[in-house]
Amino acid sequence: MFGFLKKGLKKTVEAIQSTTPVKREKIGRDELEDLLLEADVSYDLVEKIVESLPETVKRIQLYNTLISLFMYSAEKIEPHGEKPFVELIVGVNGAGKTTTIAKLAQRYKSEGKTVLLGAADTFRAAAIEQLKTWAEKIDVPIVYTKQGHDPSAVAYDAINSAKAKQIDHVIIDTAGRLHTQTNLAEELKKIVRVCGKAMEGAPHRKILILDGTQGNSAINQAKAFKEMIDIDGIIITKLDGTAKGGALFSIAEELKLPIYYVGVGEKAEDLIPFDPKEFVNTILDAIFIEEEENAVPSSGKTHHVDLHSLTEAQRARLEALLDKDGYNLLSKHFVSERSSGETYRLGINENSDRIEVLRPDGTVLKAYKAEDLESNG
Ligand SMILES: Nc1nc2c(ncn2[C@@H]2O[C@H](COP(=O)(O)OP(=O)(O)OP(=O)(O)O)[C@@H](O)[C@H]2O)c(=O)[nH]1
Repeated sequence: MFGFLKKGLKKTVEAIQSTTPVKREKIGRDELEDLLLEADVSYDLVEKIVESLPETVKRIQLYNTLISLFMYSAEKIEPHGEKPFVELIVGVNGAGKTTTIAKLAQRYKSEGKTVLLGAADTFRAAAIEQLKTWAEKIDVPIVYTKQGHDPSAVAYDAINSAKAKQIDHVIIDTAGRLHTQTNLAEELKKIVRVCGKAMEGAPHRKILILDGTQGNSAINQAKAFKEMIDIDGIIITKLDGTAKGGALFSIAEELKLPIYYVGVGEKAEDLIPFDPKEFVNTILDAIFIEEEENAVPSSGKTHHVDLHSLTEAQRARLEALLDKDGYNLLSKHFVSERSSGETYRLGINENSDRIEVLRPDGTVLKAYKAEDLESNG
C-alpha cells in the first residue's frame, strides 16, 4: 500500500525536493513556507500552519500540525443490514467519475462483493457508453437507459434490480454538467430523493470526485456541489499526474469532509484508501530524515568504506539499496568531506554484518544488510 501512495505523490515530492534538496532534522519557517506553497497548499493555510510553529521546525511538530488538518477522517462505513449499499457519485465532467466508479467496483469485487452500476448521467450518450464499456471490462451488471431519459429512473431501477438480486453494492454515476447549474442541482436532489424512495437510507454515501490536477482551484467547485446535495466525502483523482498533492490539506480543511480514496493511475486497481498518516509521512519523508532512526548509535566496530573505492557494480548495487535519496545524500556529503570536515560515512559493521550510513556524530542514519551489497559486488 505504502508504495502506491508514494507513486501517487511522486511529482509532489519532487516539487518539495526542488525547494529543499537535502533532507534534514529541522527546517526553518521561511523554507517551510516556500515548500508548502510549491506543493500547492493554499496561501491562507500555509500562513496558518507556519504561524502555529516555532522558528525552526522539527518533524514531529510539523506532523502534529498537518495531521490535525485531516480530523474529518473517514470512518470506515461497513455496509450493514439490508443490501445493497448505495453510493452516488457526483462531480464535474472530466474529473474522473467514470474511471473512479470502475475502480470502486473493481475494489468491491476483489473483496468478494457483488456490484451493480447505474448509468444516471443520461445527459451525454458518451457517458452511458463509457460506463457500459467499463462494466463489460470488469464484468459487472449495469442498468442504463437512452440519452435524455430520466436519470432518477435509472437510479430507482438500479437499486431495485440490486435488491431483487441481493447485490451488495450499487454505484450510480451522475451528470457533471447540464444546461444550467440550477438544473444540475435540481436533478441531483431529485436523484437523492428517488434513491430514498427505492430504499430507505439510500444513497448511503454521496461521494464527490475531484480532479487532483486542479489543486486548490477544485475547492470552489466542491463547495458548489456541497451546497446542492449534502456530500459525505471526497475521492481525489489523478494524484499521480500532479505536483499539487499539498492541495489535499486545503481541500480537507476547507470542506471539512473526509477523503475516502485517492486515484493514482488510470488502471482499475489504481485507487487506494486515503490514509492521512501515510500521506503526511510521505510528505515529511521528502523534507526530514526519518525520526525513528535519529540518534541510534552505531553498535560494534565499524569499518569505514571509501565510496570512491567501490567497483561500478557495488556502486550500482549501493545506489539501488539506499534508494536515490540515501545515495545522493551520502555522495553529496562524502564529496564535501574535505571542505566541511563533517561527513556522512558508509560503514560495514563487523558485529552485526550491517552496512550503515552514519551521520557526522556517529549515529546511524540508515542501516542495510551487508550481504545485500556484497552479493552483487
Ligand atoms: N493518471 C490518472 N488518470 C486518471 C485517474 N482517474 C481518471 N483518470 C483519467 O482521467 C480522464 C477522465 O476520466 P473519466 O473517468 O472519463 O472522467 P469523468 O469525470 O467520468 O468524465 P465524464 O465522463 O466526461 O463526466 C480519463 O482519461 C481517465 O483515464 C487517475 O487517478 N490517474
